Amino acid sequence: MNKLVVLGSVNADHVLQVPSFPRPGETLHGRNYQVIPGGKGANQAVAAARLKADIGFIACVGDDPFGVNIRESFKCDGINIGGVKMQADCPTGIAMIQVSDSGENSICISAEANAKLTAEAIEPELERIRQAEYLLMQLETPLDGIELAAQIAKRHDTKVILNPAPARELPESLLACIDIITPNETEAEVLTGVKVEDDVSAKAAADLLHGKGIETVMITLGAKGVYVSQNGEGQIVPGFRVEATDTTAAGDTFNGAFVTGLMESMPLKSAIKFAHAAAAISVTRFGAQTSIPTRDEVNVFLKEHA
Ligand SMILES: Nc1ncnc2c1ncn2[C@@H]1O[C@H](COP(=O)(O)OP(=O)(O)OP(=O)(O)O)[C@@H](O)[C@H]1O
Repeated sequence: MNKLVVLGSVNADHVLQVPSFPRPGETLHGRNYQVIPGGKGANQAVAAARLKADIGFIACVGDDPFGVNIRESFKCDGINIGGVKMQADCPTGIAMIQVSDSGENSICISAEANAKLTAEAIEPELERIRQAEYLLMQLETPLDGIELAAQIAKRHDTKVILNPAPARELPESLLACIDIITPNETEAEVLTGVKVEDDVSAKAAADLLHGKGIETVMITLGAKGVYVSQNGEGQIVPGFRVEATDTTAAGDTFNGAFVTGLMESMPLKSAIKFAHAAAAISVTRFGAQTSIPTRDEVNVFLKEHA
């Protein structure tokens, strides 16, 4: 059993550089095709593992070559893959990503094996959650599985962190089980109806989430950092200034690093700074899991930016 359990998605990101996005009926020549491991669940699990957290992952992959290889790669990163099930006759989740020369992206995802991570499927894995200190989840897998996991965690004093991405409205029964929520500005707006633009609106959104029973609200603000609020007291903890080249998985790296900091008993603000450092490194590199730093890299970065 592990101190941290991450429950979530695994995707193969098929990335193609394109001169511009093809119009309906048009064929264009792309270049630099790459298949990069992604999926919010997997990214957050890998981030925590590279930063030396004791972590087990609950997920579903397909019985295709990507599914076989990614399980091995998780193992190499130090993740307990006892809860990563291989689904027969089903591909691993995919994201088809076109990145245009002007830097925009266009993404289409298909859940595939991720859709199998239902409440019924996670039933055999619940003991992992009961015994963990923290459960970290996102919203790329079926909601009934996420809700069951959160309820079991709540009943057994396992702290629940929810990164509510991609954005969607959530039932009160799920929100009531969450200890820490980490939406970005868009996700905060979908959850609360408040457009987060400044400290005042961030506080309004955070207070609404506190009202649902969530003790700690952390609204990530991209390069600006994070607005953190506990018991109605909020402040911005700024991030690090770096030259960003690709922000894919910045939020995932932040979440995996943040929970790792908490598990090492860092005070909240220190855990946020640690997570800012890991996420800042990730935005200077290309891709999802390819951009996630190791513990040594974060330690060096923090020394250089002290
Ligand atoms: N340009 C940047 N420079 C430095 N740090 C950044 C930058 N963008 C993001 N970060 C770091 O990543 C964290 C999360 O960023 P953001 O609020 O964009 O999350 P997100 O929208 O979930 O990210 P994504 O969907 O791109 O993974 C920030 O709080 C910060 O620590």
